[in-house]
Amino acid sequence: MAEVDVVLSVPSQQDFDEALSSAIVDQVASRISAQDPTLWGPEAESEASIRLSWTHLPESSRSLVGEISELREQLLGKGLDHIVLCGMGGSSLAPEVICHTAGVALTVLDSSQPDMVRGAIADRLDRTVVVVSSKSGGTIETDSQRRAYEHAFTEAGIDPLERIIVVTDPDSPLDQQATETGYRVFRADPHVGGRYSALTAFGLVPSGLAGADIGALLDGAADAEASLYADDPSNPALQLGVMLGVANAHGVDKLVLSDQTGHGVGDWIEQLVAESTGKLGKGILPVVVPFENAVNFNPSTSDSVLVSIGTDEAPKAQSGYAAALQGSLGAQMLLWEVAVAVAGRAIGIDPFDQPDVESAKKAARELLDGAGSVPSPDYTENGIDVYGSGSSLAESVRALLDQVDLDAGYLAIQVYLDRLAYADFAEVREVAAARLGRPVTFGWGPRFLHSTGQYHKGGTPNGVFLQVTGAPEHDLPIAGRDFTFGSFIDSQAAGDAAVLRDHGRPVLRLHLSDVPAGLETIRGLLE
Ligand SMILES: O=P(O)(O)OC[C@H]1O[C@H](O)[C@H](O)[C@@H](O)[C@@H]1O
Repeated sequence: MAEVDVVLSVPSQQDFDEALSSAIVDQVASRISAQDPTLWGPEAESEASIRLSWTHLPESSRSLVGEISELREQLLGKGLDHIVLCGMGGSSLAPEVICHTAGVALTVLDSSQPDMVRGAIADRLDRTVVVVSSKSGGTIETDSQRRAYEHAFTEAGIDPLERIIVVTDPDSPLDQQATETGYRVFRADPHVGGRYSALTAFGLVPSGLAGADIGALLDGAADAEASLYADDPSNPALQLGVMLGVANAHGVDKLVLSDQTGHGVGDWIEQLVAESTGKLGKGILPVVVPFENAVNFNPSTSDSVLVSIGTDEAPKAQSGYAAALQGSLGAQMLLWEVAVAVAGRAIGIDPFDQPDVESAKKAARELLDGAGSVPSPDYTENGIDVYGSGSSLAESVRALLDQVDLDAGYLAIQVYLDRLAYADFAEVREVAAARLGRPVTFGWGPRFLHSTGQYHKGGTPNGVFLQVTGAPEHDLPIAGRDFTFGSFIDSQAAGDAAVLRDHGRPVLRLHLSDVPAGLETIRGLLE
C-alpha cells in the first residue's frame, strides 16, 4: 500500500476524467506545493498569499520534535503527567485526533460550559500542565479557560508559570500577555491558517507533551508529499478533490464521513471542509456519522458523497460518488488539506477565509456588553423555554422539521451542554435522520461554532437548526471578567441563533431548566 490510498467510485467516468485532466493541465497539485496564491482567483489571492505555508510542514516543523520531547521529559521529571489543552477549532481538533490515534490521553477543554470547565479543573490539578492554544490569541473561550486555570493554580498554591505553556502566533494579544507574564511560548508560523495547522506547533505541542509520536506523524505526511503534489492522475488528493468538485457541480453537496478506525478523524475533517468551502451560499456540508451503517451513510441520500476511512472498498452511494481512504494520520491530514484546496478551486470559493464566523462572535459580545437585547422565550412547557413559533413543544418541533427541504435540505442539531456528561444525547442524530430521511448533523456548542458554524451561516442556504441550551448545575465566574461562563455560553447560543435568523435560516431554540428530563422530552419529540 502507498502512504495513502484512495479508491473512488463515480457515476460518470467521463465527467471525472475530464475534470482530472484539466487539473493536471493546470498543474494544480504542483502549484499548491509551490504555494502559488493565484490558484483560487484574484479575489482570494491576497489571503492565499499569506496562508499557504502548510504545504511543507513535514520539513519545517521537524525541529519542534526534539524541543517538545525535551520539555515532556522535564515535565515528567516533576511528576506532571496530565496534559490539558485549552483551545477551540483549529487549535484543538488536530491534537484531539492525533492523541486518540496514538492511544495517549489528552484532556481537551474546548468549551465555555461551566460544568465542563469546573470538571476539567477538578481533575488531577496537582499533576496538570495546561497548553493554552490560540492562533489569533483573541478567542474568548480560550482566554476564559486560561483565566480559570490561572485562578485554580493560584488558589491551590501552585505557580501558574510552572504549569502553563502557550502556543500562538507571533505578536498576538496572547503572545504579548504570555511573554509579559513569563510563560513558555511556542510561536507558530502565521502563514498557516488555523484549520491547516495540524502539523504546526498547534497540533504538535499538546500531542507531543501527551506522549504521541509526533516524529512518526510528520514522517507519514513527508512520505506522502511526492504523491500528493504530483500532476498525475494517480495523485490521491487530486482524485478526491476533483471528485468533490465534480459532485458539487452536480448538486451533490453533502459529504458523509464514516471513520472505520474509530479514532475520530471525522471531527477534524469536518472543520477543514465546512470552514474552507462553506461560503458565498455554496460549499460542502460534512456529515460525520458514528458507524458505517448509520442513517445517511446506509441508506444515503442522492445529494451525498460517501467517504469511508480505514477501508479499501468504496461504499455504495445513492449519488454514485464515493471513496475509501487508508493511510497514516499524517498522510491523511495532508491529503485532505490538498484535496480541499483542489475542491475549493473547483467550487469557486476562497478555501482560506471564514467570513461568517465573526458575525456570531460579534452578536455574542454585544449581548455580553448589554448592547444587544436578550431574547425572551415565546412560551414555556414542562420546564422547557421555547424560542420559536408554535403553541406547544410538539407543534414547534414538527413545524421546524417540516421546513427541511426533502430534496436538498439538512437539519443541524446544536447542543450547548456538557458534552462528556450528556455524550449519549448525540444518538438523536440517528433518530432525526431516520425520521427525516435527510442528512442530519450533530454539534456540541460552542465547539461547532469554530467548525461547521461557518457553513451554517455562509454555506448553501438549506439548513434548518435545532438549538438546545440548558441551565448549568453551577455557574462559574471568570476571573477578571464581568461575565460568568454561564452568561457567556448563553450569549454564544443566542448570538448564533440571531445571526442564523438574520440569514433567513429557520431556528428553534429549546432551553432546558432540568437538563436530563428535557433531553428525554426532545428525544421523544424527534422520534
Ligand atoms: O486558534 P484561534 O485563533 O483561537 O481560533 C480558533 C478558531 O476560531 C474561529 O472559529 C475560526 O473560524 C477557526 O478557524 C479557528 O480555528
